Amino acid sequence: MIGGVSAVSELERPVRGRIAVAAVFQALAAALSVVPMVAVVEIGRRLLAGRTDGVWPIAWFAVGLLALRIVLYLVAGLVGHLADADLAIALRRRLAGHLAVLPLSWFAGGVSAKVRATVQDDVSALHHAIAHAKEEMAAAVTGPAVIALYLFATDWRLALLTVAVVAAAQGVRMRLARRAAEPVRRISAASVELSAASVELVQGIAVVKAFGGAGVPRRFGAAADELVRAGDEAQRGFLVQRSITRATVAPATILLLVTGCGVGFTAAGWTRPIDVVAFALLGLGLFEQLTPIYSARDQRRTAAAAAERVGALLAEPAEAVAEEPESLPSGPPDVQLAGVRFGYPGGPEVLHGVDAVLEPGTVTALVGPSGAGKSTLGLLLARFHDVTGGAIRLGGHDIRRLSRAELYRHVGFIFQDVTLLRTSIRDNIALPDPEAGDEAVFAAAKAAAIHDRILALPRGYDSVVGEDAVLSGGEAQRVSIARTLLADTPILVLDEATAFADPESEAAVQDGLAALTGGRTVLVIAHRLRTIAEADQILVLDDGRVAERGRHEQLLAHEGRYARMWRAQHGGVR
Ligand SMILES: Nc1ncnc2c1ncn2[C@@H]1O[C@H](COP(=O)(O)OP(=O)(O)OP(=O)(O)O)[C@@H](O)[C@H]1O
Repeated sequence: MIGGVSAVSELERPVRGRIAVAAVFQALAAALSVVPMVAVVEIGRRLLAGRTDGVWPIAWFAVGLLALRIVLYLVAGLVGHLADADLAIALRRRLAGHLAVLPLSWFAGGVSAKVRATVQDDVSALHHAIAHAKEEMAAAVTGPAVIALYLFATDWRLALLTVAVVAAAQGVRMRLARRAAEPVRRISAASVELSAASVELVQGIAVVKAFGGAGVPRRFGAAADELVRAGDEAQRGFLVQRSITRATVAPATILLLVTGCGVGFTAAGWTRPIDVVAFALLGLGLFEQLTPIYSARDQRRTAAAAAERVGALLAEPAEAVAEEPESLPSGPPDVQLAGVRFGYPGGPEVLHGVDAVLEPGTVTALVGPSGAGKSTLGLLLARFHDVTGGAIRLGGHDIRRLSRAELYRHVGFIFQDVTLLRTSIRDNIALPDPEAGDEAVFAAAKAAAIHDRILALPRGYDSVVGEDAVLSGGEAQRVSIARTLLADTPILVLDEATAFADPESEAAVQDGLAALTGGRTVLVIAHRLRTIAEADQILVLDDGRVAERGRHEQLLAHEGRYARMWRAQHGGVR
């Protein structure tokens, strides 16, 4: 993982040159910020001496330099902003590109809040800190340096005193700011937690409302409380700090000290009165221009934390891709499950060595008690996870040695969670083949028994899911069947629980499924045994192992688990 400061420097590399240019322009502009005050002092010096020569040239020279300063600021701002925008775009593209190559299993862990916070908030924090902090720092160093040089050239004794007073004031400011770091960190952590809790709350709002009564879910409530507490404590701290700062290091205090001492120096004959004016004006400027230095530390800290999170996301291992992906020969391949073992990350092993062969064109049914590992096996064949032992082979080729495109040309699936994208129904069906014409899309929809329903939508096939296409569970089901039909894969993984999620449209869904399964190699995860009585082979999975296998009649005759399950569902009927 890229960590902290080095992460910032590695992420800013693409725009480093332009940011340096912007910082140089900003520094030059800051150096010129002393011009008005110096001009006032120099004009005053002449007028007090009873001279008027050179007053106008100084005034015009100052105006010219001020105009130059505006140009320098504009150039610095423009270069900085363009670099800044490019950096944010490049970072978000890089993150999006990386998310696209992460294994599917990574997305299963409730990462949406984390991804949102990183892609949105952290990138913003980072680009601000990278693009603007450098410019501000350049100005905060150059401006005071030029002022200090001028003051030393004017009167070294008073300059020494002024610099000492300003340095002491800056020291107090920095020390107080350091104490504010912890409350700020707590607020930031509490906001991240609240953001994650809000996403969880919104996603589960129906369940929360139905079962949670009027109460706020515990995680959300705790996060909101912590944010309020951290904010409250921070505010109290800030209040104390602000009062101390205002009383001790306020511009007025500095002004009083410098002019007071200046008057003393003048009385002692060390300093000319007009120089005291220069110190009063520029001493304040010196203090004000140092402000970014003390705010920069907070920004650096925020940026380092954001860079660490961005770096951590970019360092998530990409899915292993076969160096030389293999291709399957033409013709429907068989499916071989060879000693398949699997455990979810951080959990116990769920499948303990499953062996089976799915011959081309046959239907294999997976049955067994809840939690036996049926859906998990289906997910492995679709490569949503990789086996932790053994292998799954298509036509003799390990599926890990195929590209995803090659795998999904051969394996289609319909799982329990139907996912339709927020786009038109047409695009949802044509997802496997965006080039598919209307005829192919309509034919798939007709075979899935959903064509007429789609035509009845406000904009037919152009209706957008979640906007003007509001579909029932069974209808969404049939759209996903149409999509899988269009993909026309020789192998199909089908979770039957989905297929019967909507009793009203069960017959229609069944018609769709019949169209889908004909002539294909099917692995069907079955809950209703009646629907798989005709299957070519039935695997009875129990606690991650194949406990029985055979055809319906054979298994009934065996009088084992399957026979018991059958009797439980259908009594004595064969
Ligand atoms: N995403 C996951 N992370 C961790 N463990 C999981 C995950 N999904 C399933 N499991 C565990 O794996 C085991 C097998 O679950 P699986 O869903 O494959 O069973 P199943 O036979 O399909 O059950 P059902 O018939 O109830 O759908 C269970 O113990 C379950 O708790």
